[in-house]
Amino acid sequence: MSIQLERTYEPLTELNVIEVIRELNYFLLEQENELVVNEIGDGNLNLVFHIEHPATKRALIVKQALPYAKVVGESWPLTLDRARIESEALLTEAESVPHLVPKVFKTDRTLAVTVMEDLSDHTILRKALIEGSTYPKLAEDIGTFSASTAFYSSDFHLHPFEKKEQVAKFTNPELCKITEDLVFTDPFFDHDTNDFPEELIDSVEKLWNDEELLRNAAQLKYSFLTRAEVLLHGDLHTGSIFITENSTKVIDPEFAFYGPAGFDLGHFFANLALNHLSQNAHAKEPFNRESLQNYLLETISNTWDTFENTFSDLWHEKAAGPFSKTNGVLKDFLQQTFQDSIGFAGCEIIRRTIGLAHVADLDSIENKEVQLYYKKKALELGSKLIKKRSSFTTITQLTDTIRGA
Ligand SMILES: Nc1ncnc2c1ncn2[C@@H]1O[C@H](COP(=O)(O)OP(=O)(O)O)[C@@H](O)[C@H]1O
Ligand SMILES: CSC[C@H]1O[C@H](OP(=O)(O)O)[C@H](O)[C@@H]1O
Repeated sequence: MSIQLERTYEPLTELNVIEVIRELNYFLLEQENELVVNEIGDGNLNLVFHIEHPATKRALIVKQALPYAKVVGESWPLTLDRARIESEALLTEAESVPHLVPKVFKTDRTLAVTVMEDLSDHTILRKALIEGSTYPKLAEDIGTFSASTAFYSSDFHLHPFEKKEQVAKFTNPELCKITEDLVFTDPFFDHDTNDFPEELIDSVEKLWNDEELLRNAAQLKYSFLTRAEVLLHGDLHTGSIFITENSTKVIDPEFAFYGPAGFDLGHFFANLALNHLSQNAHAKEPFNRESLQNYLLETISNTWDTFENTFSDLWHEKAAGPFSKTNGVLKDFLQQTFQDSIGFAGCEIIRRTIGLAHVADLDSIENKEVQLYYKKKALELGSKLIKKRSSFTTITQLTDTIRGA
């Protein structure tokens, strides 16, 4: 079967996807009929094809956006432009942290396709954490990823014209709307996208009736809507991180856009906090549980420290502009970013507990009563982080709060 490349969009299949990569000459023509193709996408939105030549083990990934959200179906149309955003974000991130993202080999806008490095020797971090694995380089890598991509995309580094060009390039209204709805709005109201067991209704109604919480959630949503500070990944949860002992790769930046610098850090902290809570049920031996939970809290703490140090070093070396030497300017930016990250973490924790898109960390707790218990704890933690974020001045306060949840 052959398809008309570069003319019209059509969803690829395991039978015709090879057409897209032929021109790369990655596989020899004579190897083509030996290639093994599998659609392996397990995310909410896209097709992901793994193409391998078994004899040589050479492999490629072809990721294609569908014109709708895969998890819901054609009733939820979704822009194909997210494939362009994903490719552009990976290429931009690679300018400052090439070792932390998959290599992009080809982008095809018509087919909404990104061809990239195969990372099948890595594991998705969420799965690995649930199983109790730990990774010594995770904190340093994510702190470096967040600080470098933030600094180099910001007004502290770019000329104002270039910064605004970048903001325009990464304008991503449909994907941002998903976050505006699913993270910042629906979980705080009785909305039909929400998804939680009925036994949780008392805890959920407590959130819906908490005026202080709603007011603070509104502030965070407004920051997300208006503060085009840095290029964000936009969905930096533990399912968007591929990992081995020696390597970390951040994948899936289709939600990338210019937003508040604490947003990605907040999502990462939230997903580690959710895993921390869930280890009370997953980890069988008390000693094992304690060391895993300590690892998760150290990872949060070391990620923040790496972010702060890396961003500060870049600032001192490279920040331009009349206020770059003014006392307190960097400190104010870092404090705002830190407190924002705590509030954003709270929103992510709440939406992953009662919103449309859950996390396996909590949902895979087999005993339903125990699962319910930790979901209630998650809601309390999320609510506290949102309401009290301005009172946090050290990362230890955050890790102590998660430990006490
Ligand atoms: N570069 C890659 N190498 C190997 N597997 C990948 C790669 N990118 C994605 N995958 C696989 O496809 C799955 C879905 O990818 P993801 O980018 O998260 O899709 P979605 O945008 O639909 O969430 C990942 O969980 C992973 O198993
Ligand atoms: C209908 S999109 C729901 C949810 O899915 C995205 O995550 P992923 O593509 O990594 O599975 C994103 O978090 C959205 O909020």
